[in-house]
Amino acid sequence: MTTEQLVAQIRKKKSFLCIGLDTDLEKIPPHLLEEEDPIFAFNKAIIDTTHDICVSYKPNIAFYEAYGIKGWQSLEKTIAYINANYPEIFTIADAKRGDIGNTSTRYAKAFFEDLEFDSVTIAPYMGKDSVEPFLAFKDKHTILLALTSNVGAFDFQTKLIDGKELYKTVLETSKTYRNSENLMYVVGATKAEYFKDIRKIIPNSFLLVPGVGAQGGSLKDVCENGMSENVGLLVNSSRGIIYASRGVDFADAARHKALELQSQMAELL
Ligand SMILES: O=c1ccn([C@@H]2O[C@H](COP(=O)(O)O)[C@@H](O)[C@H]2O)c(=O)[nH]1
Repeated sequence: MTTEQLVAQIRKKKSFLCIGLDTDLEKIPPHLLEEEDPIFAFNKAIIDTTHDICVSYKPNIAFYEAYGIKGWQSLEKTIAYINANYPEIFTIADAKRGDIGNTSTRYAKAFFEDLEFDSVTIAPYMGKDSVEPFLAFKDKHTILLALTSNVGAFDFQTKLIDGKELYKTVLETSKTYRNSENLMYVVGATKAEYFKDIRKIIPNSFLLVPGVGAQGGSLKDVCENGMSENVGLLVNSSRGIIYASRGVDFADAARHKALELQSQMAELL
């Protein structure tokens, strides 16, 4: 998917909501455990009831890998279902990969060619030759961890290296990579006070913003400081939406939670 198609979808739906499919068998409604593939059954119901008010789904790969082959099959079914039924949706594999070049190429093939995700999250720590293999794929997006939502972000990302915060160096250096137009960045909603500085370095890049909902970040603060001319934001909520209810009404409850966020987004656009 091109960035222009993503922006057009955001404008049409008045939404820049990304719903995180962090599907955990211990948290889904118990009645679904009788299904042949409970994870897919849960995801399908959430997707069918929310696809018109969000623009993106983000399965976190850890939640699928944790169940071995069965979990990977649920992931395959989920991404194939979205691509077949809701092709306008921007899909994110939250995998946080990155390795030496030839290995990164295999990761890129797995997520972009085999699973057909539109984007994948990547850790920048191994540098240029670990990131550029992902950037080589046309109309696919590489979402680099810049300033993450967790407390541990302060361990390294905000530390001064040669007088500059490390996350700023990540932003500036990555702009020099080949095919850098395919880059997006992760910036946590819990770090809203940093968005203005981040926008000085990357005024138009899309930011994937986790941390509203369960982690306490504020949508309003993120938008006031981080919105760009082309919106430039994909705000994610996972647990706050998908686990709104453990009853048979779970999908409707998730829609209700998603609508609360989407209505606020519509006002901020
Ligand atoms: O900095 C980061 C990067 C990734 N995440 C991921 O986003 C979701 C957030 O889930 P919530 O339930 O809405 O808190 C989850 O998959 C994280 O692994 C992040 O939170 N922060």
